[in-house]
Amino acid sequence: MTNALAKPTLCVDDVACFFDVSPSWFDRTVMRKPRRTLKAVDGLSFLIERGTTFSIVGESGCGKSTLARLVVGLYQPTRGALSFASGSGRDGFVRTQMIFQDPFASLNPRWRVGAIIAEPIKQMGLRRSGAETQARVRQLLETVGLSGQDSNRYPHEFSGGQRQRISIARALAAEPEFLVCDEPTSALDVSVQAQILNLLKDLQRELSLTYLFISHNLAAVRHVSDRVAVMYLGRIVEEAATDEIFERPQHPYTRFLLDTVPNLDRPNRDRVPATVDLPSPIDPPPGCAYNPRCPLVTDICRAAAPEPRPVGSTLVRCHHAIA
Ligand SMILES: Nc1ncnc2c1ncn2[C@@H]1O[C@H](COP(=O)(O)OP(=O)(O)OP(=O)(O)O)[C@@H](O)[C@H]1O
Repeated sequence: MTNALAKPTLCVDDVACFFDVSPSWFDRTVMRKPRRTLKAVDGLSFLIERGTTFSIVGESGCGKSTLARLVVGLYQPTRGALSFASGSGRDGFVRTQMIFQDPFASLNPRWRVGAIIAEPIKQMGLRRSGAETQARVRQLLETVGLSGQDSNRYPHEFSGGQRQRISIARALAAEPEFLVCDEPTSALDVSVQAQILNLLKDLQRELSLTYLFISHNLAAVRHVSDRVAVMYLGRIVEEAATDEIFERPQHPYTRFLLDTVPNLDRPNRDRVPATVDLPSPIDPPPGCAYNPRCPLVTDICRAAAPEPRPVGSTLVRCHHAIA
């Protein structure tokens, strides 16, 4: 990796995103119910280096999609800052695009594929004429493994995997440097998932793309990532290089997640059962938010929230992590 590639693309500094989930005016004033705040994301800090894949894993409701929306600017942070290094485009900004989980819901069913992919090109004025735009659409379809002829067809004429390829072509049409992939394979058949992951990896190499990859599929995360952050109830509890996370997990929650992955080598091993569901982000447990589920819990875990600290090259939020 050259020095230019090692320059961080995205710096996330103590970012929080809270939602006001207070009861209605009537309930507050007449029934005297209090206002309530939901802390979807609370104090996230990390760097994503140019040309790499940074993955976020965690259970449903831990704040992954909220983070994705913060990165692409759909949500504004309640606290903290997200800053991109200057991009290579004419305007100096890093262009960011998002690939969604459900490729059917995210493609307009009334538009032909060619029109869907041409839309960002036209909006951003990236080609001068209609003929140039059409040529670019055909090129993008071929880049994602489809045929230029497919531009005349409608989304419903394609399989799930092909529709996700169309979504990727549409994202690439905006000539992004940074892609947020929010569960890009979880709506697809297992056999197709690997093809889409390999396509994303090939595109990253060819186009020097940087990815924020969000998934609860740990096998997919291991396949594509350079670094992984494990989120629990709006916070990163562990962050490390991919091999460290999978070979030497430090946080009990990371170990729990890894233990839930079926292992064909050890089919009959004892699994750690999940005895408690994810607590509510409106009313998180005091101290370490993982303490009601943690097998290592002691008094300090119920009393004080652990700060992130280094254990080797891993950053971990656990009172019991040993440096
Ligand atoms: N616009 C919103 N208003 C209120 N609460 C929200 C909003 N968006 C998300 N939340 C809440 O924030 C928390 C985190 O949600 P988020 O969708 O980011 O989690 P997630 O990890 O992506 O889950 P999933 O994998 O199910 O999408 C959840 O409790 C969710 O109900």
